[in-house]
This record gives sequence, C-alpha cells and structure tokens, in this order.
Amino acid sequence: MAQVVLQDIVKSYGSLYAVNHVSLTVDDGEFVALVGPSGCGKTTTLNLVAGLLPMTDGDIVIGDRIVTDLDPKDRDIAMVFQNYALYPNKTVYKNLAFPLQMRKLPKDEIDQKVRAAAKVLDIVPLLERRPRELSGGQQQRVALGRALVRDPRVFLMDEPLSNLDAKLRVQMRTEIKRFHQDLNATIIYVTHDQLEAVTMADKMAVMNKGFLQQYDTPKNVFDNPVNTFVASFIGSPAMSLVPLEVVQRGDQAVLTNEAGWELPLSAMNTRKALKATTNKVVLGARHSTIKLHKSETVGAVPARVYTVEPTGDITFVQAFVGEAVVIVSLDPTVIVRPDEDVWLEFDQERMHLFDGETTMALSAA
Ligand SMILES: Nc1ncnc2c1ncn2[C@@H]1O[C@H](COP(=O)(O)OP(=O)(O)OP(=O)(O)O)[C@@H](O)[C@H]1O
Repeated sequence: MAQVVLQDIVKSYGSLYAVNHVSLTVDDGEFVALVGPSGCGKTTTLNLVAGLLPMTDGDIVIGDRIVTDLDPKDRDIAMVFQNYALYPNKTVYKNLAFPLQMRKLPKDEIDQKVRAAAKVLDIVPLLERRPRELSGGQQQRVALGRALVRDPRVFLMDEPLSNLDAKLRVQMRTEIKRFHQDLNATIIYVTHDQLEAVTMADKMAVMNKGFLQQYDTPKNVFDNPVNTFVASFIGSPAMSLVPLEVVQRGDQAVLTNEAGWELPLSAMNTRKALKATTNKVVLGARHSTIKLHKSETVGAVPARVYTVEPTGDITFVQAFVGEAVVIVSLDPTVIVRPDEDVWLEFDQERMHLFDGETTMALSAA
C-alpha cells in the first residue's frame, strides 16, 4: 500500500472551482473519508486522484511517484463505485478473474488471487453464482473483491454503499472497516453521509464549495470544529448555533440577544469572545451539553419549546432562543410541551464560540 499526497490541487470549470487548492496527505494504510454536502467537490477530488479527469493545477503523489500525468491504469489504484457494474453473464469467479486475465497473468496465479480475495470477503460459496443470484450486499462484496484482486496501492471508493438499504448499509460499513483493518489498506472514501465517515474513517476531510474545511480524526472534528460549517455538518442531531452579541462588563464578557437577557461567560469563554473581529459571535452547543430547566434559573437563558420528539431512550426538544433553534436532549421522564417557556443552561466548559463575521472558531490561546 502507499501514501497519497494531494499538493494544492485545483479543478475548475470556467469560473467555477469544483476543487479549490486542496492539499492533504493520506498516510500509508490510512482510511480517509471525503465528506461534505452535494456539490462540494468530493467526487471531483476522487476522480482527480484516479486520473479520470485532467487537473487544472497541482500535483498528486502516490507512493514515491508523481502520478499527475499518468493514465488511470498506470496509477496502481482500484476504484469501487456505487454502481458496481458486475458483468451480468459471468460468474462471480469470472468477474473477479477478468481484470487479471486482461493483465495476462498466468492461470494459476489468477486462481490463487481470486480465491484469496474471495476468502477475505467471505464469498467463497458464491463463486459459481451469477450477479443476479446475489443480494445487494453480496454484489457489493464482489465489487470489493474485484478491486482487491488487482492488489492496488490505493483503494478509491465513491459512495459504495449508497444503493443498499439502511440495514445492509450498516452491516457493510462494518465489513469495509474490517477489510481495511485486515489488509492495512490505504482507502480514500467519498460519502455525503457524515455518520458513515465518522464510524469508519481514521481521518475525515470535510469539504464545502471546493474548499477543504478541516482534515482531522473524526473525534477532533466533532470536538473542535474549525468553523460553523463543520460544526453544523458533523454530528447528528447537528450542533445548535445561536448568533449573539458580546458586551464587556469590566473583566467579563456577557452574551446578549435582542430579548435583553445576559449570559455571563467564564474566564476562558470571555477570552474567546473578546477575540471576535466584531461584537458578533455564534454560540455552538451540542444537545447533550445543554440543561433544560422548567423555571427561571441563574445562568440559563429563556427559550420557548417548539417541538418535542421522543425517540425511545432520549427525547429531543427543539426550542427557540430568539430566532435560533436549539436542540436539547432530555430523559423521557421529563415532560415538556410545545410553546412552554423553558430556560437553557449551556455547559461553559463544552460550549463553542465562533466569530460572527468570519465563522471561524474562537480560541482562548
Ligand atoms: N463536467 C462539469 N462541468 C461543470 N461543472 C461540473 C462538472 N463536473 C462537476 N461540476 C461541478 O463541480 C462541483 C463539484 O462536483 P462534485 O461532483 O465533485 O460534487 P460532490 O461533492 O461529489 O457532490 P455529490 O455528493 O452530489 O456527488 C459541483 O458544483 C458540480 O456542479
């Protein structure tokens, strides 16, 4: 397997930058997920690595070779797409063997590679079947097998699970993760499903409008999103974001909104808030870090319940703080009703503050 380095890569279509100066390194054996909303440039990035599209600028290095000007077939990569396009009239065995026959490998070597891949993917009993005699998940495993037999230096996967039903997707998620661990494979995986990325990848590259927003472990991206876009994209339900104003009272900063309440900030959050380029900040909080009080409480801000969604062991409450919707999770034994007045207490240790102008996370350092 091999390291993959994207060096300042650009793909433009006229004035539209599908990929805008993206640089990142995928270490040997690492599983990296490219995530972001539709149109953010994930697939284009993957296709540039594969060599399926001419690049406007930048370089791509796989292992110790600059592959920028190489054809896809010379890059030593294998792709797995959402439409796995197995040959319908060939058996699973022949589907796996075909790319190797094209490379004119000796018959016994082909047989050995096909059987080894089939074993890894647990499809040995299916080798004599045809694709139509397989379930969606089995077909996807054959598609993975076809990539595997080629013994590539890098696997590129574009939403390989999106055609499967929800249950099978969860199951295949585990299998692809296992595949990665067993082979120590270098994998670049495109998905718009942030949960898929969080659960499978060593690192995630979060993209928006062609720009790389953040490249880090799922935990760091979740715990320390660099801006409001990443904060709202990663995590389900999303982090609540409340635009507020900062006022300084002596040494302390307080947050206010048009309703006139004041939320005094801790020393650390004061340092952050006072670094904003203007007096506008965005408070970010995940549902589990907010306490809901049914009566006025010092340090809590007034809110009005909008919806109550019981999910079994957790109830999600959406409440308005000014015009912003905040999501809080509650124990199902706590009963609240739509339109009820409540007070929300944000955990100052775990809240996030973003610059209201630049949208970037504010740091205390
Ligand atoms: N051939 C093309 N000509 C012009 N614009 C293109 C072309 N291919 C892609 N784009 C644009 O480039 C941007 C990035 O597209 P890309 O397919 O990489 O997005 P994506 O993040 O993979 O989205 P999705 O999840 O919807 O597949 C989009 O705005 C798209 O409209």
